[in-house]
Amino acid sequence: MAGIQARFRLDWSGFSLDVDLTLPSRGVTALFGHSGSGKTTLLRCMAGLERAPHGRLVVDGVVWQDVGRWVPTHQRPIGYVFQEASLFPHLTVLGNLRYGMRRAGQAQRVSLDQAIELLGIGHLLDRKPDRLSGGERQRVSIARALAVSPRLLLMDEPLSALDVKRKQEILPYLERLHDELDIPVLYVSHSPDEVARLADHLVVLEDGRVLAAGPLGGMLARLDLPFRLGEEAGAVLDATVGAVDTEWHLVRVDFDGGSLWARDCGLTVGHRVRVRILARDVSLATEPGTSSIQNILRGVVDAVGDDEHPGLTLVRVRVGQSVLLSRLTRRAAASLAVAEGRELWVQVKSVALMEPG
Ligand SMILES: Nc1ncnc2c1ncn2[C@@H]1O[C@H](COP(=O)(O)OP(=O)(O)OP(=O)(O)O)[C@@H](O)[C@H]1O
Repeated sequence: MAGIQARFRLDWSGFSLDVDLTLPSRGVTALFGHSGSGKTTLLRCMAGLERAPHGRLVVDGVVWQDVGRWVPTHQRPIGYVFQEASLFPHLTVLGNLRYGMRRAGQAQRVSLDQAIELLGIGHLLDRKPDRLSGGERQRVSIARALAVSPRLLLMDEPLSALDVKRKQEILPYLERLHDELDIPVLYVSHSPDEVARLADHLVVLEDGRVLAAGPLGGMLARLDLPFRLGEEAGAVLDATVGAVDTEWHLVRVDFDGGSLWARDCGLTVGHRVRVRILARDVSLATEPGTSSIQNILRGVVDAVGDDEHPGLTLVRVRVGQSVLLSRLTRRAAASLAVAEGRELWVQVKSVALMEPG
């Protein structure tokens, strides 16, 4: 059976893990949850670094753990990327990559050249790790994890040790992995931005339990999950570039239900993009108005939820087949008589394009 079935139960004093998940065999599944919710423990169980009694793990039809069956870590075709790059200091970059390859044996799903090319590290092959920047080291670690030709890539906050600039440098490489490799990735992150850019599916853990799991778009549109909280709450839509306005340096992206204009970042017509719209950038109005906001859509209120702050509310609005979130003050919501089924104008102040969708 395709996909990943993972069932683990662990009881430690002070913490227990109890999960039963079916994950897709394609794409990136983000594991999201507060510190101590069990994300690393779950990854370690999948890698065989923790042995949960009565656990079961099947990856694309191959049983790695079950009653009477235990595949030890070194025989599991996994790539594991940690927060801090863990390269052999005495080996060059190439030596580190070759070491990864030795573990791959015959099953070459990713060639060394492909891993080097995907992570853009061809010019670093002769260097020792102490001559690399933090971002470069992490790119080499990811390439090494790929050189194992894994059936499953486990990434535990691979960007968290890097500053914002280095993170932005690496994210495009991770996006490429997502698009060009057919390896399922389980990606632990605390960052809604990373999740929005990279994930196709989302699993939210809380106290060792699965609070919710499902495709990204639907999960982000829920009003009851913790990751919506904070400034980064928002919707992610799949869209296509429909037009380019060269005079004003804008692109029109078309999604299921409408179109939005965004800053041109060199995309051409027909290009698929992922569009992120933060709830704080979406306002609601009874009239289309004449403000500077050019992205105005017709929508219907779908649900109204609580926000962290008592003065704010989070409103889910349906625009065609898509949903957007809007964060506004309760007073504004009351003055607009926001309620389920109410038709309103949806004004989108800012649209972030993340390619490809
Ligand atoms: N070997 C162990 N024995 C007992 N408890 C452990 C062990 N390893 C981890 N824990 C506890 O299990 C809980 C889950 O830890 P885990 O590292 O999986 O959380 P996490 O969600 O990855 O957190 P973070 O986001 O901070 O990395 C924590 O309360 C931790 O203290």
